Amino acid sequence: MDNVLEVRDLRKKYARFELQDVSFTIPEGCIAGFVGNNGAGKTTTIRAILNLIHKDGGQVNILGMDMNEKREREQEIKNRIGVVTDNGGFYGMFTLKETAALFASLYKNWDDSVYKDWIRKFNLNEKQKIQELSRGMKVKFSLALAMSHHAEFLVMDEPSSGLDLITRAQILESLREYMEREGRGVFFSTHIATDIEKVADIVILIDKGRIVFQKEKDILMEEYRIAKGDMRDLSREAEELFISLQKTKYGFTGVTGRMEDMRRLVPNALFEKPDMEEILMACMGKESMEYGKSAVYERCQAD
Ligand SMILES: Nc1ncnc2c1ncn2[C@@H]1O[C@H](COP(=O)(O)OP(=O)(O)OP(=O)(O)O)[C@@H](O)[C@H]1O
Repeated sequence: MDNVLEVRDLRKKYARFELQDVSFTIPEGCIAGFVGNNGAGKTTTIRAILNLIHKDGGQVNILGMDMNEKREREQEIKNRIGVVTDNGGFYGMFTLKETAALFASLYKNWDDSVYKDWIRKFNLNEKQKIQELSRGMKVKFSLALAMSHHAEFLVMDEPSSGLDLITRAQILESLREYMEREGRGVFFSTHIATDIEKVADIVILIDKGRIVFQKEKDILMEEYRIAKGDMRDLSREAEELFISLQKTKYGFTGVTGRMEDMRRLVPNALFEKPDMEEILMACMGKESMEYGKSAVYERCQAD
């Protein structure tokens, strides 16, 4: 299987922030969710991948195209990638119909019947002006455009944030439909764990400009458990097995990736399956926010 995206040792330095040797890959046929706290570096990574900002180092390959050769291959890259944002660089005064006509003239593989189909499914009115659209409508329109020129790879920076439940569900469903064709891939950043749980095949977690892990969602969901028990049963050795832990006078609750060791050290502990939010919260936990390369970071890396 080929990779739709390969990022190797990507670096970008700002005065107070640095992307440090960011590396990950997305195989074709996969939807990859890119998660991290505010300011973790998601947008910077996406912008660097798309050559919208200058990179200080590293290699980016999209659909086998070396992005360092962008100037020579700009048109080919543009035709094969769809980028979804909530502003899309559209002109506010243009109607949807006028904007689509402009896009149709720019893309070699523009397919008007696919476009019309998405406009109908998203319930958009082509006579409306861009400036009259809500944020959700803009994302849907941007997605409709991106999916109408047979792009093989979609890149989306927080497409679902700030949208209502129905609009989010529509967008996620449209991604599933888009992925029905072979050879495609999606890379989207989000804060919303349930979106990851619903559509992502791969989860990539970034913290303070460094990749903490890239994992298949199903493996990630199987890897961790919430362990609960009596404080009297919790030894220091057992505490080391948690990636997050809350202690009260009534007992302890924490997330661990070391179930067997935990069973051995705390035989009376009760185990539950965490949801994606609980796993990501534990991995992006308080320690990681406070201490840079923290114990949490190291434990996630080691897993
Ligand atoms: N042009 C810039 N100049 C200087 N610093 C920048 C610039 N753009 C982004 N940054 C800094 O880079 C860091 C990462 O920002 P980025 O937007 O990539 O984070 P993010 O993970 O997308 O956050 P959010 O979830 O809040 O959108 C932040 O500390 C931000 O202040």
